[in-house]
Amino acid sequence: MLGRALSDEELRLFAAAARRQPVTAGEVLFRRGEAGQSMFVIESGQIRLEFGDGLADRVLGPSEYFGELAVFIGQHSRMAGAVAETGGVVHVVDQAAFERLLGEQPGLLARFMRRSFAYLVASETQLILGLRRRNEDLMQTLDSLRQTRTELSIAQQLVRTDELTGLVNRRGLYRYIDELDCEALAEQHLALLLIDLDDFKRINDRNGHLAGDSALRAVAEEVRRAAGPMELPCRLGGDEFALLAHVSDAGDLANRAIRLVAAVRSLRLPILREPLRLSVSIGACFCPPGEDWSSWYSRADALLYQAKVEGGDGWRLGD
Ligand SMILES: Nc1nc2c(ncn2[C@@H]2O[C@H](COP(=O)(O)OP(=O)(O)OP(=O)(O)O)[C@@H](O)[C@H]2O)c(=O)[nH]1
Repeated sequence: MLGRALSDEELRLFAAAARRQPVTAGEVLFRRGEAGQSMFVIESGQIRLEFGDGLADRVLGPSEYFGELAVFIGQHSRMAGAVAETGGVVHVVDQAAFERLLGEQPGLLARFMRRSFAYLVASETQLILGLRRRNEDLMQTLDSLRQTRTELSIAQQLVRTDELTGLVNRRGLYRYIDELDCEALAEQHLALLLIDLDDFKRINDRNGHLAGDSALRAVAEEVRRAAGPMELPCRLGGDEFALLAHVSDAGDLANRAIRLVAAVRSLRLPILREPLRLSVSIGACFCPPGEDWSSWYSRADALLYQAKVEGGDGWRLGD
């Protein structure tokens, strides 16, 4: 084990060549990064070396020395700060004194320097190992953060997805509306198509709930197919779907409704007993940016109701 303590002979030598300096608790001898000019030998009391960057401090006591790189190299930037932990006395050996000692006692100083270098190399190796470990810990933390982020985004996705059809659910729709940038629609207008299956209760009653689920999935697929890249197909609940579409005018909106009604009408599900056929009714209206979801919805719902009253399997368009 390499120590920081001087032999009695070294101690006597350095003490004779140094300037004796009393220190009080808390006194700063030097700060990290400062250019060093001298090394220190402790006669009494304790000195704390502070390495910073999350590394452990080190407390040195009587007959131990520190800051020697300053006299070996000169103007060396201090790797640690030194603060008196308690009151005491230190010997300050500056570069000139060290050079003098080197001339007078080369053998003793050579042994001292060899020991110091070995100590410094061992400390550096420890430091590198510690940093490598810290780096590995950081990489692991980063990995688990990445995993948590992925899990979180999967969880968020699930929370906003309708389990039966895989379409976005009402929560996802609200999120989409919150993030909607109507300015970005350029020449297009936002429109709502509210889509509801006709006589769905009868389909359930006559064919069973599982067949009803298949019918919902098939209609969901048509709503999804009807949606453009930035549009939102969604299941609001039960047999009610919505499509937030970007259209150029009323004709464009009517065409979207006509195509969707026709697409559902053409579906043939083997699981459904004839003569039951799937059909939907649609209420479609524009969504002015100044209004909120509930006013868009009530307008589309009133139009949907009219389409149902007229016998279903059709659409009604409003402003
Ligand atoms: N299979 C199945 N049925 C559902 C699901 N959610 C709601 N339903 C049923 O959907 C039916 C909706 O019935 P209604 O609201 O009366 O609608 P409808 O029979 O289509 O009548 P109209 O809308 O007037 O044409 C109810 O019988 C619900 O039990 C589901 O996830 N799966």
